[in-house]
Amino acid sequence: MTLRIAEIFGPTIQGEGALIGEPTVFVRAGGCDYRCSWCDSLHAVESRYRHSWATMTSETVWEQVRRLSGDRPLTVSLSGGNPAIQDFGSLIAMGRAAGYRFACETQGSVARPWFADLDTLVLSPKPPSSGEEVDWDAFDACRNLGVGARQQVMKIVIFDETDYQWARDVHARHSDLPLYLQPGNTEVNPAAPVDLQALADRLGWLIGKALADGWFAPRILPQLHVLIWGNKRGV
Ligand SMILES: C[S@@+](CC[C@H](N)C(=O)[O-])C[C@H]1O[C@@H](n2cnc3c(N)ncnc32)[C@H](O)[C@@H]1O
Ligand SMILES: Nc1nc2[nH]cc(C(=O)O)c2c(=O)[nH]1
Ligand code: SF4
Ligand SMILES: [Mg+2]
Repeated sequence: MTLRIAEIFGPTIQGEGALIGEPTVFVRAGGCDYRCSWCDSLHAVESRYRHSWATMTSETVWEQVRRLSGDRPLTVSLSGGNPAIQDFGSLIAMGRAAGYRFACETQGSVARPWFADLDTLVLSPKPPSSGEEVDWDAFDACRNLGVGARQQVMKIVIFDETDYQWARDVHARHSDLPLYLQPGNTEVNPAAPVDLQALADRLGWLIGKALADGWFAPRILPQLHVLIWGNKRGV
């Protein structure tokens, strides 16, 4: 199976959501069916970056993961782009046979049988500020295949009041999925410094809102990697 890969890096720590702080190697797939207005990973999305993506076999990807992790099993994080537009089934099978765990981040627009072989499926439906519209039938199909995964969680990025209300509606319809919220990062240029105080202020705003509303269901987290390394790539 050949895969279009934008980058493979690590070990680092998972900076977002349910596995925050966990050591991991990232495999970032090239290509996405969405164009979120605020995407922080456009180098893995837009075709003008295609020349920097590598066509690799699953075996070669697996060799790199093993090399980066020193053959010590850890969690491999599949991200992108949308990893679900490709077939990661054989990479997952090879890794699991060696005791590695797999997590996948996807917007929930394309369902794949290999979701069932994951340890963690992170579904991240996109709020209005992204400019994308969620296909809820496709999202449900992802949920159904993800039932086989060890855990399935939802992560929503919040930029403004409209996104917040939207997240509350989505949670009301999917209240069985553990929910993680993270404030959006408005500065995604890897060369630009991030304003840590502005990030903290947006996190404080989001936490304050949920607490004031008595909405105690979500865990609300910063992007830990952004606090440490800013918008640097490959970390
Ligand atoms: C780059 S995406 C790749 C995986 C998949 N396409 C998705 O969106 O779930 C990984 C995660 O980063 C989040 N993300 C992207 N841009 C962001 C930004 N500017 N601020 C906060 N989170 C962002 C996405 O919502 C998603 O949860
Ligand atoms: N450390 C770290 N954590 C992350 N969590 C989600 C990421 C992503 O871009 O998918 C990401 C990333 O790029 N780096
Ligand atoms: S779905 Fe994910 S990778 Fe694709 S454009 Fe949106 S945030 Fe970026
Ligand atoms: Mg990211």
